[in-house]
Amino acid sequence: MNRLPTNVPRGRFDFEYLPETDQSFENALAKARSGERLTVADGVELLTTGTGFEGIDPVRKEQVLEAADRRRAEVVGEEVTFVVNLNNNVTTACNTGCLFCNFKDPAGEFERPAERASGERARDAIDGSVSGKRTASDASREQGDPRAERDGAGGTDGFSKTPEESRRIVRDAVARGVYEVTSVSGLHPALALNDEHLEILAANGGPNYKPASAYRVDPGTYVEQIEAMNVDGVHVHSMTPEEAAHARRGTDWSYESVYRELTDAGLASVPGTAAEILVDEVRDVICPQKIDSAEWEAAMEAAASVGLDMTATIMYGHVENEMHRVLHLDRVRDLQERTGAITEFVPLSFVHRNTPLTEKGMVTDGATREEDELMIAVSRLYLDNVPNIQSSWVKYGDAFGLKLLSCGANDFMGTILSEEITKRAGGEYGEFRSVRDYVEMITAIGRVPVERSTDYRERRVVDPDEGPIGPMLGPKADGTPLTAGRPAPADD
Ligand SMILES: C[S@@+](CC[C@H](N)C(=O)[O-])C[C@H]1O[C@@H](n2cnc3c(N)ncnc32)[C@H](O)[C@@H]1O
Ligand SMILES: Nc1c(NC[C@H](O)[C@H](O)[C@H](O)CO)[nH]c(=O)[nH]c1=O
Ligand SMILES: N[C@@H](Cc1ccc(O)cc1)C(=O)O
Ligand code: SF4
Repeated sequence: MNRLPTNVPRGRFDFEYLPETDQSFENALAKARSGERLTVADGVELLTTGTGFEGIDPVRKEQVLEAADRRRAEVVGEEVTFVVNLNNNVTTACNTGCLFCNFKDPAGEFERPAERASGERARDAIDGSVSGKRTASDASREQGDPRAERDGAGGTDGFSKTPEESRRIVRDAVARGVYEVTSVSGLHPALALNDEHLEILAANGGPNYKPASAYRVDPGTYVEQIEAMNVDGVHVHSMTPEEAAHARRGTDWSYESVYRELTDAGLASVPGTAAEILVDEVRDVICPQKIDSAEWEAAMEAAASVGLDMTATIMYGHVENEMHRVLHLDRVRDLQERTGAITEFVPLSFVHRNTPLTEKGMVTDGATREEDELMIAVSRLYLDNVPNIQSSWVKYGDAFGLKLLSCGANDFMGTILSEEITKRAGGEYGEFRSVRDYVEMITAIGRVPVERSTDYRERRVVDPDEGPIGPMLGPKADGTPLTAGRPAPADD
């Protein structure tokens, strides 16, 4: 049978790790079917459908997907979960320069021009001027946000928010029934853990520090942002390992102490993004300025040690090969053995279109559909200690996202209300799904729609025949349907 091509850029990067094993596909599949713990070699055989030839064998692929779907049914049954959440990114200002990322804007574009220095109002938050990006007016008009009309400077849709602005956005969302806020942000040079950290950075001149007075908008401190978002009983899911590293830069503070202080401010769980590929030879190519894989793990272990739940992710489909993907799964499985704190694993398929990796000609495409299916399936089979595998409609769209729920995934992400990371990279699947959308999609594939809390401990099976369908688990969720659109600013 014809083999299906992959988009793995073979031979273009000088990597030590290559997808070569002394295992056979048949043995690996037999182990996967029996539930025996898989080795890295097993995982590579399954992900490649056999390393003895190029491309993906369509029959073997179906065998792997079937084994993963069966495992999913054994582990979590027929329920498909989703969370009613909101993304509130604080700022797009970031100088870290990851080559896969188009979420960021150079922090210099947020600086206060000398002539505008006095009398500026904090709400002039939306700024920046990178060519090729949509304007603030475009973005905000689409979201029904009247601030756009005031900006009009022809800048991009980049932004920074004050803690007050974050609070207002979260408070409005909670009033609509939302009960999780996910907040991941650029590493703004003025952001620091707390006032003491600001003083240390100011006294020592860095690193990656510039005082808030240099910027049009003061994002406050991480503690202030978390406190601001911790309103009305919402679950605050924030502070990736990379953000935690930024929150201790230039100090000898431990990750434990940073996460403890953030927990006291209201942090409830940690997004395990910034993982990308947890193999340093890949990180050296795609995000050379990020913390290395050992430090990422250390930060995650610290978060777990202070009692925080966390998710884990992989961002795949760029320069890496199948060996790197499985080595990543192996590190996540080991981390879960040590912590038990990982609630879900989230494969994030690289969105290539508007990214530096594509612009520099280092990649020409993201993963193929077959690679996506196998990534989900092998995640389910390899991560025998992580109960939930997420299918991201942001990355895969509705139709393919649903298909992945029959390849090993059991969670269908969240309502999110607004999305910036994928949209800016060229993704096209929108920013919002209502509870009704979820129920219609999940019942259409014969599965059971279940509203969950972030930690999966609270669950509610949603009856598709009940009247209006809306969130019920949140502190202010009363079943009123959740509709699209960002809330209007409160009083200006
Ligand atoms: C944009 S960062 C924001 C938080 C923080 N700056 C950090 O790096 O942890 C969050 C994550 O988005 C994901 N991401 C960024 N650009 C992406 C792209 N083009 N396609 C898929 N995922 C992407 C990466 O996994 C990254 O770690
Ligand atoms: N997969 C994506 C997510 N997933 C995170 C969830 O929305 C939720 O926060 C988590 O499951 C914890 O409850 N979020 C995005 O913004 N984009 C994705 O692609
Ligand atoms: N930052 C990720 C999404 C994400 C957020 C939180 C998580 O716990 C997991 C994944 C993206 O959109 O690319
Ligand atoms: S992935 Fe995060 S750290 Fe890297 S450039 Fe983007 S926002 Fe900055």
